[in-house]
Amino acid sequence: MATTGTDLLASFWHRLSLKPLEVSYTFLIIAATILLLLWTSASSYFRTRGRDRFPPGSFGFPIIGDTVQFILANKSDVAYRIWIQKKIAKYGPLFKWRFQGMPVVVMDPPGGNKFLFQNDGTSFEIYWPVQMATLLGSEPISVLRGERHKLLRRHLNRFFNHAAVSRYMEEVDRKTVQHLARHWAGKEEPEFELVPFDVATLYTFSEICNLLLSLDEGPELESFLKDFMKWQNGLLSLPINLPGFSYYKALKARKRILQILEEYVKQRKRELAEGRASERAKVDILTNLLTVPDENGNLLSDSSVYDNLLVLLFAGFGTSSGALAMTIHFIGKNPDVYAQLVQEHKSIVDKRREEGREDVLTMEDLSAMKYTWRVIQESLRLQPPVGGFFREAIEDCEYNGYVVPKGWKVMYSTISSHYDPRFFKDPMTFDPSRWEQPPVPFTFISFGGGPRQCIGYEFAKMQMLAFIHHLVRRYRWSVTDPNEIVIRDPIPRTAKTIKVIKLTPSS
Ligand code: HEM
Repeated sequence: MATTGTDLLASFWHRLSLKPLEVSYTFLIIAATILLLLWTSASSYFRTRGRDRFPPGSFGFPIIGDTVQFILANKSDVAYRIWIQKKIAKYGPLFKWRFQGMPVVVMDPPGGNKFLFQNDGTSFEIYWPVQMATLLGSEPISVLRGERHKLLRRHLNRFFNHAAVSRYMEEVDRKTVQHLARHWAGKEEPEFELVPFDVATLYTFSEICNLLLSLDEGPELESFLKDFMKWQNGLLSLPINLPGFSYYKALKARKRILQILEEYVKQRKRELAEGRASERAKVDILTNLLTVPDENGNLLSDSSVYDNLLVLLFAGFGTSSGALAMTIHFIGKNPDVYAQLVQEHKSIVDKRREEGREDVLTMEDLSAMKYTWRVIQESLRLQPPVGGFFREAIEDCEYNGYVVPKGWKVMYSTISSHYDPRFFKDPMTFDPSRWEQPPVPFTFISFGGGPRQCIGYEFAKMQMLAFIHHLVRRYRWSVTDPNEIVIRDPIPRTAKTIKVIKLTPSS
């Protein structure tokens, strides 16, 4: 009778006098040992192959690396700075680490940032960690890569470039005055307290809802905002889809947001078809997205309209609210800065009156707000609303003698760039005068850079300048706790109040 392989194996184990259960344990142990040896030698080969050529740094724990530390660090300004400064102290401004199983290289200012921005779209492409990608959807501008990104960006840019934003000036000005009348001047007392982040969030959200959807302030807008806050909180959370976790709540909020947007789109289409759309709605961005074809003559699909509305609504308030809240905070902490602002805005109003112009802001007025813009830039430097963004190397790259292999992630870090004392003297000091000189290119990166630089930059600048203009003309304020620590979730903000004094009459 022929002997089979199984018989041979059985007789081998028999000769070793092992029982069947022992056989399977022994087999498992041998297999595991072989795998371990293979893994150790392979990883040592890959480590040593380009040992001196990978950026310095440590991957930390297998798979998770610094994931938990990084997510926790994003909850507070101090924790984030400590996390990144520890790395820089140990490895230098260009370093590698591991996030959610992926090797990540943090680029150094200014060379690394320049390298990243100039090669974005060729050697690098946008990358979103898994929880962010799921919350963003598949078709918004911020997720698309390659030609699809370029085409959509050129299309959307028609509604966000300087010329388009100039057309929104009067409406933004009108809404700003209205907002202050409702949420600031509406208070009876000449002195009152409020939380800058709360009012800045409501202000920026209602501005962007008006610009995109012609949606006015009211209970509908406020409940919409609550869903957006839940959605935003899930962006940098642990991707655990279980009740009680931020990510779970964010996914639910996304579903509700999309239902509302779908309803809006359907209703707008009906109104346009029946000629019932209001004059305002006829020119808002939703109508433009539905009716203006891209350069290939194609209209956006409905799902693309939903995804892009969602991301524009979020980008339009999530970042600006933090920027504005932090600007109000820094002005409240620095009475000399407030005094210089008052002077600047008084002379703008005086000039307007001398010229017999209406009391409405113009783009010319905005360009005269030089000091105000320095104050905002300094706030954006110290408390950038966005800590950084990821990209993926889509080919092996070489930077400064170091190799970044294909598939690795790279990241620019606003915090490490903005706090680098080589480019910003006394980086912890709030000093708007440093902006009298332009910064070294690629060191101030609050709005990113390269082909994905913030598309809403012009709009954000306009609404922040308009807000500060009306605010300093009507109110004086100070922080109630000058030592308050800034929190991040992941947008920077303070939770305590400012003490506001109403100026009467307004100058
Ligand atoms: C102070 C306010 C703002 C800050 C600090 C800010 C910051 C940024 C940054 C850093 C990026 C680059 C992302 C990357 O590198 O991948 C970006 C992109 C973007 N921003 Fe802003 N942003 C602000 C306001 C706005 C506003 C008001 C809008 C819309 C109305 C907007 C819409 C966008 C969009 C759509 C992108 C994606 C562009 C693309 O992928 O091509 N942002 N923003």
